[in-house]
Amino acid sequence: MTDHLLEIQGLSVQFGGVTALSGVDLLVRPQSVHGLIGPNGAGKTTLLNCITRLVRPTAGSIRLAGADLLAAPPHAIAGMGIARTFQNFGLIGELSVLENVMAGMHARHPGGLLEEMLLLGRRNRHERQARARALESLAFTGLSDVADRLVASLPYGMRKAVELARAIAIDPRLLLLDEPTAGLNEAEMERLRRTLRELQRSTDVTILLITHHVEFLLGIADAVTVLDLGRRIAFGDPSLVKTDPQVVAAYIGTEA
Ligand SMILES: Nc1ncnc2c1ncn2[C@@H]1O[C@H](COP(=O)(O)OP(=O)(O)OP(=O)(O)O)[C@@H](O)[C@H]1O
Repeated sequence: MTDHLLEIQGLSVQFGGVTALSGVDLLVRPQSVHGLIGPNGAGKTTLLNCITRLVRPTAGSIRLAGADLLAAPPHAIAGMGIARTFQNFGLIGELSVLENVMAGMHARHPGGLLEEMLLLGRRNRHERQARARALESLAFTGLSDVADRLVASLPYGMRKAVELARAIAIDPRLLLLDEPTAGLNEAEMERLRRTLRELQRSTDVTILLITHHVEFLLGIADAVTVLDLGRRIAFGDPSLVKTDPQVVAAYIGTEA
């Protein structure tokens, strides 16, 4: 048995001549908030992309609760309980907030297209369940009032909240957040902090979070892993962001 929900070992990614990740290890304890930090180009998003199978590593292993993620097909990732938000949004602007959240849930409700067409009753039941769950997720993130608004018509901070609502609607066991604090004002950041705390309190979710915002990180993370130029340069207590000279040198000045 392992003490870690997520175990990454020796992860390497090469894009042509660019080494995005080089032998990176990352260990995330269950039900913790783990910060993944480092300057621009350090390889943070690439690491999330490996977990969600958007990028195929050239070497290394990724295990979720002991299961080999790299052996699973990319479309199975959501079904394994992994959800994510994107740095630059993965939303569909022409759909409503509710539709966006429901669209993110289909992967968690398996059933082939043909089967769904033949079994309309079952599909309707799935739709009803998905809708109820999506509405719950919108209520949780304070978005009930804008459920029918088009995503494209919402201000930036609210679109970030929709991304989060869509990710948590699948009841993830591992939630990957790529710069959820970028571009948020203080009030929005405080709201995000409270939402994530409440999510932790009410579920057994584990969160892996990229952020450039030092104070937010210190206020929420249980542990951090620091990347620089594709290598892990430190890991441990979040306070090392302020105390480890190598981390300070790499990290300070990158705050968004
Ligand atoms: N699809 C790709 N093709 C080629 N190079 C890529 C690709 N994705 C990332 N890279 C390169 O890999 C390196 C790591 O990028 P990555 O986006 O993972 O860094 P990051 O730490 O998330 O940075 P940021 O804080 O700016 O988002 C960079 O040099 C980047 O240019």
